[in-house]
Amino acid sequence: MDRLINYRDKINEIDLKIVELLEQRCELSTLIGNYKRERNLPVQDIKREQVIMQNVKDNIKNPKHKEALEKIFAVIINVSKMFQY
Ligand SMILES: C=C(O[C@@H]1C=C(C(=O)O)C=C[C@H]1O)C(=O)O
Repeated sequence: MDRLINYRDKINEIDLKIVELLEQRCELSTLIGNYKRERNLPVQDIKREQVIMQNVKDNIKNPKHKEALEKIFAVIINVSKMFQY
């Protein structure tokens, strides 16, 4: 039980960091959306998305996490684009 509480405490700490970082990412996506709107640029940039996904893959240390992290980042990018419409 001690171990479970300890693991969950660690997850709580990580979740707080994730929320903080995701909020920063959402804010930046909003700023990028404003920039694009001012210049009539499209929201979606497939090439940039491919670079991001490649960066993610290149930084995964444990191959068994690859599929999950790719799915998570696909969702992050898709939701991020909602801030630009
Ligand atoms: C944030 C941008 O806009 C869109 C969202 C992206 C993202 O959330 O990573 C990446 C590319 C674009 O499709 C961008 O162009 O950099």
